[in-house]
Amino acid sequence: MIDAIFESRHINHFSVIRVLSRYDDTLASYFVDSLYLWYDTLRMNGDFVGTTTDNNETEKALPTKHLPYFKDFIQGFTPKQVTEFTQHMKRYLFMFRPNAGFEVGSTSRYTGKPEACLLATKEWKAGEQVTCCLGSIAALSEQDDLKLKSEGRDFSVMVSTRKKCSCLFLGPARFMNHDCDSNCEFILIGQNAITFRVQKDIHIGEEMTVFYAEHYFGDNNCECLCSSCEIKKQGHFLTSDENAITDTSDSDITIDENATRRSGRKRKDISYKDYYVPEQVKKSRPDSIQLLRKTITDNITSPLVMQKKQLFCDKDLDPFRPRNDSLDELSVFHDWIDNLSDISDDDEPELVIPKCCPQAKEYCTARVRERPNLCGRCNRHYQIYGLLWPMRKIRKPNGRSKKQKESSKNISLPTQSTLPVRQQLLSPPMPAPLIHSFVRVPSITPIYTMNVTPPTHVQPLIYAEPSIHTRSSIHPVQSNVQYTPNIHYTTTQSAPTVRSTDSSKATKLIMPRPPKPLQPQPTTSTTTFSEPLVISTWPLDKSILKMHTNNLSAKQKKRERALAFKLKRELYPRDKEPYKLVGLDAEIKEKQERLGGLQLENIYLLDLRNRLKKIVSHRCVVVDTSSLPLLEIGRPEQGTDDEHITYDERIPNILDTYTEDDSSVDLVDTEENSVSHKPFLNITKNKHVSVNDQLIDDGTTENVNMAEGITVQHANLVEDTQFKKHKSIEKVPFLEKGIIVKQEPVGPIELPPSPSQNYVFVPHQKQLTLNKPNEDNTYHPLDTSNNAKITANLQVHGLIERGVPNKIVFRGSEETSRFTEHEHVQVKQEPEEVTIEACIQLETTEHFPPPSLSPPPRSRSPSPQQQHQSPMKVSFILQPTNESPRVEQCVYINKPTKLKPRKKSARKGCPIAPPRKEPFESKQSIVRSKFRDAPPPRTIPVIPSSKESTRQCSTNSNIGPFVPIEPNNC
Ligand SMILES: C[S@@+](CC[C@H](N)C(=O)[O-])C[C@H]1O[C@@H](n2cnc3c(N)ncnc32)[C@H](O)[C@@H]1O
Repeated sequence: MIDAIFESRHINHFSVIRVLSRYDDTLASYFVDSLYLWYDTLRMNGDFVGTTTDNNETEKALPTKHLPYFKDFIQGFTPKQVTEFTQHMKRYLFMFRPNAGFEVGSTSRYTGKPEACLLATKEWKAGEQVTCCLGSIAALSEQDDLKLKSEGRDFSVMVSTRKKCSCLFLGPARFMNHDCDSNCEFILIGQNAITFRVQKDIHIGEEMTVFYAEHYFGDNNCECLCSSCEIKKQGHFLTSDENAITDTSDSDITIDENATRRSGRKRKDISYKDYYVPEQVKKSRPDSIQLLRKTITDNITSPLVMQKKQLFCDKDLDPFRPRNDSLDELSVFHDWIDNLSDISDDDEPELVIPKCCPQAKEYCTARVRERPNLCGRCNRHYQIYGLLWPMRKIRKPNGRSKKQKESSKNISLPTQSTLPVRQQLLSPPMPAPLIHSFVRVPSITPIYTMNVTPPTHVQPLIYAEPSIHTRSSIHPVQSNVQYTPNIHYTTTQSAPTVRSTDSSKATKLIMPRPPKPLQPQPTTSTTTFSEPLVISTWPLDKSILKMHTNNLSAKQKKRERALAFKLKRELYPRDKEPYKLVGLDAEIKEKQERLGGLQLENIYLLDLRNRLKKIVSHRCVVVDTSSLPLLEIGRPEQGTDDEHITYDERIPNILDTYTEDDSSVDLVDTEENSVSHKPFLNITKNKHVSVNDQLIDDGTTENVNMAEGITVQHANLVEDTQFKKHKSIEKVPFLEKGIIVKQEPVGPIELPPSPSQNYVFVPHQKQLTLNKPNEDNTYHPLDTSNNAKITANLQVHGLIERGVPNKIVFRGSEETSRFTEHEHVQVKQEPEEVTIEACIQLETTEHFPPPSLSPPPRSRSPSPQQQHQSPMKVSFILQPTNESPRVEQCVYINKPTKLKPRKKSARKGCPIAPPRKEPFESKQSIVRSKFRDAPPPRTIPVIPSSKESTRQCSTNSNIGPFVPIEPNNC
């Protein structure tokens, strides 16, 4: 390489160092500094002025292989030099690979000024190779060496024992800092290239460090400023007394096998006042390890928009500032952000930390309060990858089979306006991601505060996704979505589903065991899953669970259970626990009996918050799909052309052909270790989940790897006690990188007799949904004033089995315990279609919404404001009396814009008196509420149900197809 450079007639007047370092400076400037980095990385050349490109050009260039800047740069290079330069460029491009697992961050630890550091963006396990972090070593001539030293630019000079000379350490690997207790080690690739191997597990967000050499920073690294030295009071942090004792060695450089650098630094007898010692460190007590660690963390920031001061004070550093890229979407996004900011401004600014990532607090400012937002780092990450930090994900360019593509053509995909809030936020109008090939796969759970009306161009419709809104409204920890009266809420209308009942077509995915043979399934199937799932967004390791299940003593188990419980309580305080389903145990037991011993697998949903991380090892069930964003983990389709998940074509092909020239290691093969080769499944909010290890293509979203699409609609928290029943936790199939979903029936499964055409029996938690919820599935406004009766008319259309007696059981969803229930159900069957109409009366026994969110004083009605805040979810189950298929439909009952005060007398009377048509006695069972305090069932008038009657109803209704029922109607 070096020879080649010398050969060049264009550059032979340069020294090697000049050439190589210029390569490196150029590439670092282009691919690191220019990509929203808020500082410039150290330059080898003092006269380097940086690349002349702006972000916009970089954005275009990176994924398109057309790198105009570099075209100019390599003008006059010989082909060999071009190759060499390209080679080096690849090292930089590798940083942006989805599975790179690190990013360039910053730290002020060493000089007080921002310097580069490498931060993990994934969980690293000891032994793994950081194959996307590459560097090259170039031998330095003596002159170059001296020159660099004299210029003080020898920060990247090592002495190689192999080459027996000083070498320049180039490429992104040079950004890895030294730590005396490092978590990575150098490994050589061939003669001139290096990468790293992880020595200790590294968590997301942690700095990745390497041990340079014994005496790199002076004798015994006495000048080392690493965090380990700081904690252990070694190196630079050694007190003077200790120095006196230990400073006996005057040995020269010890040369490491891999690379060392002669220390050109001042020795420790020289004042270190120039070294930066963070304020907090100075103040900290010697034993304040925690504080030190915090300081350490605080001083390391991740790329682009890090520190608060920098974040927004400096206009140029504002991540949201419009750039000269004239991206309309970006300006829309800006406007939107600004609007949010305007709306949320008040006299007393309150800092609201976005919950986009665990470090959001560090990267946000008061400006981001009270609005959905990403912290600075996530914003930067999003701009580059189109994903929330730290996820990077690759898209299979042709990941969907022809059939899938065809089938999806016929399906109307959700439009922007129909996307849930979170997806709206993550979809345009955000700027197009820099690397377009990455699928949006945040495994973290961005949670937004919505208490403002988005501007019209951001689609003001907020769709009430069943799990999201209900839980959001209940559970402030998980989500603090708030509702405003002027936003219309409605239920999410699931996109039409492509039903795949042919088990051979459903891709068996994660489950290592073959699915138990099912009894014949109904010919059509649409399942909305509503049961606990085994989900994890945290990279779980099978061994962890194994360890916990197998190797723990009873005492340990007990302790861990207690801890798990404590952690759960922390997340879900008792009074706010939103997922506790009354009678769940009994329900499960009953269902298990009925289904021949159904085994529920309920594991974790973990987000990236550290405290949740702990739960991984404690088997605490925290399943909250309300905060589930789109999750995807890649897996190639076996035996297809797509076996390798490839990068978008726009990513330079050079990535795929990359090899270190004199290396025996073909880095392309490292892909095999990457997430892209892991099994993959997709979980998309509000999509459909298959059962029995079969994942059904629901055909509704492009993001889903269709054959393997899996969806979670909602999941329930299962009490800890469930774990006792959880005998085979070690059998839970794992994806190393992410998601686990398992529904595993055990034992024979009873299928319902003659399941109706439009229902599919879910042989599990047996909650079925009507295939096509009626669009008019609207709800009567409820009066949720304290202790008031809540009356609602519900209507749903569906096809049910003819001649099967049905009943409808209403229940208040998670709020069950808060209500007593009266039900009056009519089911009218017609040959093809049945319209089920019901009027329910729920009587609050407690405040609703829960006091935690909107505490209405018991003694008086809630203010109109309060009344508008939370839609209530009520689920009802259509249940044939033979106890077989049950249909659950969750509905959201929105608050009325005007609420009529309820008269006290209304509580006792029958709330139902459909104001139209002649009532008649239902032939169906009128089911008495299973809830306490329910009054005796009443026979209620039935509205003849037909399409016509429904239409009539609709016209009469001021909200939905039903006219509000007045108490005196009874
Ligand atoms: C190979 S570079 C590492 C990346 C560097 N931070 C940058 O921004 O380019 C080595 C330089 O980083 C700094 N450095 C890294 N680790 C250090 C440590 N433990 N103590 C003191 N300085 C360190 C020193 O300035 C050193 O010369």
